[in-house]
Amino acid sequence: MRIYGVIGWKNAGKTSLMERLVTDVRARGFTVSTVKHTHHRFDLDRPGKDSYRHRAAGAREVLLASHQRWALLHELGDEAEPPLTEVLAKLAPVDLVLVEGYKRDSHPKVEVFREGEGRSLIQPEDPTVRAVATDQPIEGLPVPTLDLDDTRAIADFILAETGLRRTAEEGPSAACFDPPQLQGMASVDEAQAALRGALSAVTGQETVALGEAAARILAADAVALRANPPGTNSAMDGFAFAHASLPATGEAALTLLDGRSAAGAPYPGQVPPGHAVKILTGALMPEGTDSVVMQERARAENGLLHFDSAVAPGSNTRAKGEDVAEGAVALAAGTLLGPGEVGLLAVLGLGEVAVRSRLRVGVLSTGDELAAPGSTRDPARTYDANRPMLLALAARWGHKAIDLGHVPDDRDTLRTTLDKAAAAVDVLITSGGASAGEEDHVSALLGSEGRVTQWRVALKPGKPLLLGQWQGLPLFGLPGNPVSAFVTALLFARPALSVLAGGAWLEAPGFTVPAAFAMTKRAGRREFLRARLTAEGRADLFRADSSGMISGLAWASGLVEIGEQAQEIAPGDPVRYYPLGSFGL
Ligand SMILES: Nc1nc2c(c(=O)[nH]1)N[C@H]1C(S)=C(S)[C@@H](COP(=O)(O)OP(=O)(O)OC[C@H]3O[C@@H](n4cnc5c(N)ncnc54)[C@H](O)[C@@H]3O)O[C@H]1N2
Ligand code: MOO
Repeated sequence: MRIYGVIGWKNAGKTSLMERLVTDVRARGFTVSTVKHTHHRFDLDRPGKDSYRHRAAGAREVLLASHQRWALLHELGDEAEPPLTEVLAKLAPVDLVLVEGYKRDSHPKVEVFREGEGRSLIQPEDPTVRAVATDQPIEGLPVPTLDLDDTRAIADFILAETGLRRTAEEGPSAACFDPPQLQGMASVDEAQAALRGALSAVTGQETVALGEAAARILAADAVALRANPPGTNSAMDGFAFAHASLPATGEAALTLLDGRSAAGAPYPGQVPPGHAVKILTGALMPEGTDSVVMQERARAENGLLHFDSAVAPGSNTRAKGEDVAEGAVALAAGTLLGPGEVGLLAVLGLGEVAVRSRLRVGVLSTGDELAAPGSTRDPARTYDANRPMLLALAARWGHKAIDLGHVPDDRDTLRTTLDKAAAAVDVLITSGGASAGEEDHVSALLGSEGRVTQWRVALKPGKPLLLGQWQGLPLFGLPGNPVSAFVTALLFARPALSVLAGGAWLEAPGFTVPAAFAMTKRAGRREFLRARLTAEGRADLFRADSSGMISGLAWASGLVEIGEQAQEIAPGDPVRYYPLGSFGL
């Protein structure tokens, strides 16, 4: 994000300028957020309000939400005021952040200055002050002066400085990397942030046996019914004794008791000082002992156990609760249960768990040309690949995938199918008909009778992606090209379905590797390309980037991401690689 500051003495007109700049920059099609520094003990809240009462009762954060806005009140308590960088990190991505105040921070700024207030410039020598916006010309400044009343000129200056416009002379176009056809189109980050902010869980809950719990989402915190380990035990086959029985140096010789402590059959008696007893891995430590020597390091002779006394207290033992204490929250509500989580729940005594009901994901395909795989030899017909692919994705992500069939390019049939489906599913995924052609009925129908929250994203493949609602149900209108449908499902549907199902918004972890390829692209869209890691750990690309070449999906082991602004990648350049496993595949 680009950051630009406005500073000035009190009453110089900072806030008025901020207000005018926001309006101006917004009107040019950019997204803007603001940060204002204040010295006061400011408060957005009022005594008596519910949120105030939550806070007064000691809540660390209070989040107020409505269908129009949300606000998070965070009480700093004894913590220090966060620096600007930390504050900025809390904002959703936008083109430009205007910062009022924070004059000592290193971002570029405009100083607002009025003659006749009996003051001098705040930071005449400060190189981060790039211009002075003033009501009177000032002679001899090392930086440009701008007319404080000419908002447009000040906005031009800031946009040029931040690179959102190359120079003020270029006319009122959008960013230099943002060709005209992309204007108004959300970036991937913006579309994801909006989606994330709009969704919450829609599923109920049920109790299932642990054997059925894999790939389900915990509906409540899982609390350990007993500790792991449940009692202090031995990590090795050997001999248990009290560490205090050992001489400071040299060889220990302890009296070896008859009997043993085995897993499931602990030694029944007490082990007196100066004695040792045989113990097996996993067996409870007998009373009177605290340490174990491995049997390979000890020698029993004439009723005495000899070993080197250089043994640390507590060696080769596992303390009760050292992994998880009884009563601890072992897994938080919302956790997706994988094999590791299932093992953990078992060890903590949870034979059954409260999980979210499975999200019902309805998948349908649109297009007159579609036919069931193998059903015709007519080359004008396309075998429906998206539906089985998207059903397989939804099932792999743990949801209940519901096949809603195939709808021809007919608006009435589409409406009837969506209406019927809306009663039986929690979320709809369509493919095809998402762009603006005459047979693109999904976008048209949503636009006229449903709700479109986002249409078109600066993404390749997947530009026509449509996010909306039908009868209040979230709908993902994925593009028809199979590769576009696949990529948009991974980037948008997967994290969103997780939230709807009661889980977390899923970020896909990626890592940086050298490119094994060269490519050029137009600036503006973020690209996700089918890729494979070579034996040397470089990312190689599929032979074509056409989004109809579905064989690339079977070839790829992951996706390479190329940023919006990139125009040229040379072999060896760092690129971001996301293995398919990062998308739960
Ligand atoms: N004038 C424009 N044309 C197109 C644009 C655009 O912005 N302006 N965008 C292109 C891009 S990018 C894509 S992606 C496609 C997607 O558009 P739609 O969502 O409207 O998809 P369709 O036109 O219905 O289908 C596109 C393509 O994919 C095939 N398809 C559709 N469904 C399936 C399926 N279930 N299984 C296999 N193949 C399927 C369909 O037969 C078409 O060949 O639009 C571009 N055009
Ligand atoms: O960007 Mo479309 O979604 O490539 O083929």
